[in-house]
Amino acid sequence: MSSQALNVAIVGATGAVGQEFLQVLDERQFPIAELKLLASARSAGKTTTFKGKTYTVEELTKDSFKNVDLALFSAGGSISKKFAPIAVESGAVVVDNSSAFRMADGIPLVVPEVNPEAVKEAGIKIGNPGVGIIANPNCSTIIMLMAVNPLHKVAGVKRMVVSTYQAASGAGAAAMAELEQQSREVLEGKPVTMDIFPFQYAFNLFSHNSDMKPNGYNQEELKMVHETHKIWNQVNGDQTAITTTCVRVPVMRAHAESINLEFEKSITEEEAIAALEGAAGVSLINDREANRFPTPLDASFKDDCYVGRVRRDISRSDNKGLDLFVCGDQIRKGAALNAVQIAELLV
Ligand SMILES: NC(=O)C1=CN([C@@H]2O[C@H](COP(=O)(O)OP(=O)(O)OC[C@H]3O[C@@H](n4cnc5c(N)ncnc54)[C@H](OP(=O)(O)O)[C@@H]3O)[C@@H](O)[C@H]2O)C=CC1
Ligand SMILES: N[C@@H](CC(=O)OP(=O)(O)O)C(=O)O
Repeated sequence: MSSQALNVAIVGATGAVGQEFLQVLDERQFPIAELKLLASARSAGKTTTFKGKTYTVEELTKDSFKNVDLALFSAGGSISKKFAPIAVESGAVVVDNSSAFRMADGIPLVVPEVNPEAVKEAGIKIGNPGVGIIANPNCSTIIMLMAVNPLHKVAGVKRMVVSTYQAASGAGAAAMAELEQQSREVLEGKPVTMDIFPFQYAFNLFSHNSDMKPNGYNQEELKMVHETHKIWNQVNGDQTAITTTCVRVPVMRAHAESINLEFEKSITEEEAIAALEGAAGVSLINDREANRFPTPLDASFKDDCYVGRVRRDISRSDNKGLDLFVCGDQIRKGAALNAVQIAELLV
C-alpha cells in the first residue's frame, strides 16, 4: 500500500458489517484522510468513535459523496442500486457488499487472494470518475473459495458439492440479537420472540432464508454457483459443476461449509495440505489424532479461514476426490475484511 490517504465514506455504518469496516480499517491502518459515516435517517445524529475521534452518523442522501474517494457500501441491495451510481458519478470508487452488481457485465467481483487482477482489468482506480463499482462476493462464496482455490490451482476442480452451516450474522445485527434473545427465552422456559425468521432459531436450524426459486434452489445457493464461475472467469465455455445446500444454524458470526471436490487431475492428501499451508488467508486445523478440526468459534473475529477434515474421498478409487471442512468469520473475511482488501488494491 502507498500512503495516499483517501476520503472514505461508509454506507450502512451502523450495521453489523459497517461496524466491522471501522474495526478492520483501524487494524489495517488503512490510509484515511476524512471519514464519513452514513446510514438511514433513523440513525442520523448517533455517534461512533474511530481512532479516538468521535464521528456523527449522517443520513445518506444523493449529496453525501462530494469529495469522497472511496465509498464502502453495506446497506443492502436496493440502497446500493440507488446510491452507488451516484457515488461513482461524484468521483468515488465504490466497493459494494451487496449482491446488486455482482453479476453485472464489466463489474469486477473480487476475492483478493483469488482474482486481484480483475480490478486493474476493469480500469478502476481512485480519481478516475465514472468507472468505479467493484463487487464484494457473497460471504459463503468467499469462504468456500478461500479453501478451494488453492486446490483448484493445483488440480482443477471439475465438480463440487457444498453444504453450508451459516451464522446469524449473515442476516444482520437484528438476527444476531434475536438469536441471543431466543436462547435466553428458551432457557428461561418463556415463549420465543420471532421477529426476524418465521421459525424458532435458537436450538434449531433451517434451510437458508433467501428466496426459493422454482428449481428448488434458494438464492444463496445459486449465488455460490454463479459467483464462483464469474470469479474463476468461467463465464463462457467449461464451467466447474457446482451444487450447494445452504442452511442457517444457531451460531453467531462464522459460517462453516462441508465441501466435496472432484478434480481434473490427481491430488493426494499431502499435496492438498501443502497447497493449503502455502495459501494466504488460510490456516489449517487438521489434527486427526486429537479429533481437532475447525469450529465457528475458532474462526470468529479472525481474518483467516480455517480448513480441516482434509481427506481422500473414499467413494472413489482414484486420487481425484477430496473432502474438507472450512470455517470463516462471515462479517470479517466474508464481508468487511474482503472489501477493505479490495480497497487496498487501489492505494
Ligand atoms: N458480502 C457479503 O456476503 C455480505 C454482504 N452483506 C451486505 O451488507 C448489507 C448490510 O448487512 P448488515 O450490516 O449485516 O445489516 P444490518 O441490518 O446490521 O445493517 C444495515 C445497515 O444499513 C443501513 N440502512 C438501512 N436502510 C438504509 C437506508 N434507507 N439508507 C441508508 N442506510 C440504510 C442501516 O442503517 P440504520 O441503522 O439507520 O438502519 C445499517 O447501517 C446486507 O444487506 C448485504 O447487502 C452483509 C453480510 C455479508
Ligand atoms: N450470505 C449472507 C447474506 C448476505 O448478506 O448475502 P448477500 O451479500 O449475498 O446479500 C447470509 O449468511 O445469509
